[in-house]
Amino acid sequence: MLTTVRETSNRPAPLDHVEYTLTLARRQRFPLSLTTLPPFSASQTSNSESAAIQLCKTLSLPPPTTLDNYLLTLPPTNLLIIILSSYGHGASPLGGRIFRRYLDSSSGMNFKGLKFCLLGLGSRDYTTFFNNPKVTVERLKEMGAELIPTPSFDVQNSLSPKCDNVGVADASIDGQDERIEKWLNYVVDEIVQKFEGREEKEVEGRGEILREAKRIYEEENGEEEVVKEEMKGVGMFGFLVVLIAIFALYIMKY
Ligand SMILES: Cc1cc2nc3c(=O)[nH]c(=O)nc-3n(C[C@H](O)[C@H](O)[C@H](O)COP(=O)(O)O)c2cc1C
Repeated sequence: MLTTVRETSNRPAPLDHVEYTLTLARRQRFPLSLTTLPPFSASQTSNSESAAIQLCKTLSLPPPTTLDNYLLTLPPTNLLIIILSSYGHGASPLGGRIFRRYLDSSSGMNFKGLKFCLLGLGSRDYTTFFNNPKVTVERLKEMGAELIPTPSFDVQNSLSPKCDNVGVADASIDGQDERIEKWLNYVVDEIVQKFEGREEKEVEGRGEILREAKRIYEEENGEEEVVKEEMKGVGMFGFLVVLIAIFALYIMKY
């Protein structure tokens, strides 16, 4: 799974198409009737997304969706499970860009009331190792959310600056799958059960977050539309230039 570098869409892959054989899958008949939300992921090459899908299958939850969808809908939750990677130069991968833009540009205690745990994927091959998960944790905490600690299951204890109490799955060292599996097992065994049946809460700044998330979403999509329109304009201009050139050649010849 982890060697595949393919672009993934923002939508989760259909469950039938997921090749992710963890021993976790053997525990699919989880005894709880969960009110916990499915995990939310952001993933460029589908590793984080596959982990989120596997967790959903294990816990008999509906398929996962993206972190951006979480921000744009903000369903009440007792526990938010975040699985995301770093991409580009420590930036957010697909499905988490609106979320990251919100974290980078907003302030205030809008996430007060939110409890979350997080698994971050990344690679020590990059100088920006783990940047996106790290920024996500720091900003969520600064904005009032409470991190539910998990072991990191990291092989090297050299994350600098430290980002404690979250899962760390480094793709540059063999066994990223196993570390992901360990983290998922821990969450299933030690965390989810504790949150089962707890009251689902809305974050305090829900209205404000939704307004800003919608604005960022429209800006991102508006930018895409502008680029498309500009490309159309360039195409038309090129076509006209070619037509004029053919016409000029024709006139010169006859
Ligand atoms: C083009 C590219 C850029 C990457 N940039 C980073 C980065 O800046 N920081 C990091 O820790 N890992 C980086 N990685 C490693 C990925 O985070 C890692 O492969 C992870 O498993 C991908 O998970 P995903 O498929 O869920 O996105 C990068 C990988 C690629 C292919």
